[in-house]
Amino acid sequence: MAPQTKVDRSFSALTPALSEWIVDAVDAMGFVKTTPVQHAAIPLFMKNSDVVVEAVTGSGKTLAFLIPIVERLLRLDAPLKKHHVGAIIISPTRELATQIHTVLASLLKFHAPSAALLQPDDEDSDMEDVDAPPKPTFPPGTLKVVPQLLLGGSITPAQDLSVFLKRSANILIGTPGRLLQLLTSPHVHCPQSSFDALVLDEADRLLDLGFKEDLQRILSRLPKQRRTGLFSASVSEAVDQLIRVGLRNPVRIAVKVKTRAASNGNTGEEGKIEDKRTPASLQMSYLVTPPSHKIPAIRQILSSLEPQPQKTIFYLATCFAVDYFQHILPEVLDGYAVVPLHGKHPDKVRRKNFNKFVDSVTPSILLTTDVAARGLDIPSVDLVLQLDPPSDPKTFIHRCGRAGRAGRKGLAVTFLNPGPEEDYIEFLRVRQTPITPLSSPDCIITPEDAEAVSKKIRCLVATDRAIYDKAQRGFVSWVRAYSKHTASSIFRVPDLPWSELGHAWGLLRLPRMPELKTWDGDKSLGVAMDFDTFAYKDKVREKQRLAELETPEARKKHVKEKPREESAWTEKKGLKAYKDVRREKKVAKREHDRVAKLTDEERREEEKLQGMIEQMRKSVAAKEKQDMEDEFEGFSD
Ligand SMILES: Nc1ncnc2c1ncn2[C@@H]1O[C@H](COP(=O)(O)OP(=O)(O)OP(=O)(O)O)[C@@H](O)[C@H]1O
Repeated sequence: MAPQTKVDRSFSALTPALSEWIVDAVDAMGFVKTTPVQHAAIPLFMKNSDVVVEAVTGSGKTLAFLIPIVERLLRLDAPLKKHHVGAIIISPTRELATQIHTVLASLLKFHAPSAALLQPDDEDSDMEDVDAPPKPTFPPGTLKVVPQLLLGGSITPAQDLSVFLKRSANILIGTPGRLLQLLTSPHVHCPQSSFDALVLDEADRLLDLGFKEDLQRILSRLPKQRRTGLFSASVSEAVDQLIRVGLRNPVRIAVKVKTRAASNGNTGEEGKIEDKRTPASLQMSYLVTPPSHKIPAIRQILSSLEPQPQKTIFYLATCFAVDYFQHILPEVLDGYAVVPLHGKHPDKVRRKNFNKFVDSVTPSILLTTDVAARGLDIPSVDLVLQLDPPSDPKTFIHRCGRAGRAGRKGLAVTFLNPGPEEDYIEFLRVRQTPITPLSSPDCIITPEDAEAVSKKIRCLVATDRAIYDKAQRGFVSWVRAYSKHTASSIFRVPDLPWSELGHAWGLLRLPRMPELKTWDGDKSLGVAMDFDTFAYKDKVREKQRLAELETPEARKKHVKEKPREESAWTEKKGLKAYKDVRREKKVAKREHDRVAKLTDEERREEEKLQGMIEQMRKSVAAKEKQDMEDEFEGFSD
């Protein structure tokens, strides 16, 4: 057999050769050799090829497209004309766009002419160093890279345009909507003579519904003759759509990991080598356990992992679920700071919370939705927890891939309900995403442990009606998300163990929802609670609730609904139902007496007030309905 020649994987061995300053920059970043995807993609994307790059999470795709873009812009014969754009990088989320911009800025710090133009925002500092020497100046013809980040949020499109005109940025990085807005300005030019490259990062997500239209409009504003690169950890599902986004005979680069499948228990035969779409340093495990054992199991995992996880990402299905569990988890997971992050948070909160998690020096949990599933590079994340698998199986590897990045050890644990959900294991294996049972740490949860945690959560919920509202809303949104699972034969709403789920969530009763119409279990979950007197901690809100209860509509509704409830309740809860009716009669009599004593003027005033309250209630209900719909539209930024 011919001896194998060892491949030189250093950055300086790449052809075409990289500029010296780039080799110095990656060296200073501590990168001794290229990652496989960088080794394959940089040379190709530096030439005139379109590329479609599929490589496991955390494999260094960002530099694989940034280095060629920067190199080519700095090799032009002359600088681009004012307000001409050389390259555009499109990302599906603000966080990811910000991260790409940060990596680019840290690269450009090593290129003196570009570094001189970096803004405080580009560098990771928001303070100007008054003692710093003046920035050097360069002759007018000097080539340089000027990046601009376009995100939306608190910065208006007009401000974006004004920054662009002032700085004449030649690389734009942003989310589709904001990029499109800037490109529609007649002052921003992308002609054939200067536009060089377009990169779609997390390409398959960008091609998903919701981004397509913006993307197509962006493409229509770019010259046909350009280089295009699609980068993602899961490109395959999007390949048939590539033609639509206009790639010219792209070179396909797929960097996968080889793994040996589990050996055959009967024959003792070794498993065959299979492709895996996740990094070797990432252990992907699952735990089949009833819903009410999940939080206790998480508590056990967090307390017994050695070393203790410093940064954990905890995925939930919806924003409303995050809004609820952010109150619950700090109570049950001692010693961890819980930081919520989801797509409905205002931009400022989203940024603040993200930075809080990244900069935290004590053990922290980022409690989030799929808004943080893709591309985010927080190198020190050692653990990913998924309370349930994501609705879209493509998202699964992206969620897990937030841990075990760049060769660092990581663990991702997914929880599955016993029963049909166990088929998800085979479902993933067929998709080259094998997961193994969690063997260490050991998780032994007794029914008593589960009951104790459930009780603790319920006690907390019972302290404030506002948390109760969040629980109900979170649970309804979770059920809706569950019903939208792509693998609909595995995740079936009719198979859900409602009572178990109610305990797992610490609910005080199951919400009224169509999914539960035919379920004849105990919707009160065995909790005796007087919901009429259950108050909001916030005094203003409580006053408003009481006022709403007094409106004729509310009373009518209350009375109308009672018989329906009673018919189910009398069998099991005769005494409580009787008490309810008596209390209701008393309230009605009290109200009748009160109204009888009112003067005409007082009665008119009261009617006016009730009208206002009703109007307010309607607009709140409409907003809640809209919020609920938005929840499932995805996070299109
Ligand atoms: N040549 C290299 N050697 C070592 N580490 C590297 C190298 N290149 C990049 N990294 C580091 O690897 C980590 C992951 O890189 P990056 O975010 O580009 O991965 P990715 O492939 O885009 O991941 P994802 O698919 O999740 O977006 C980063 O922390 C980065 O600093």
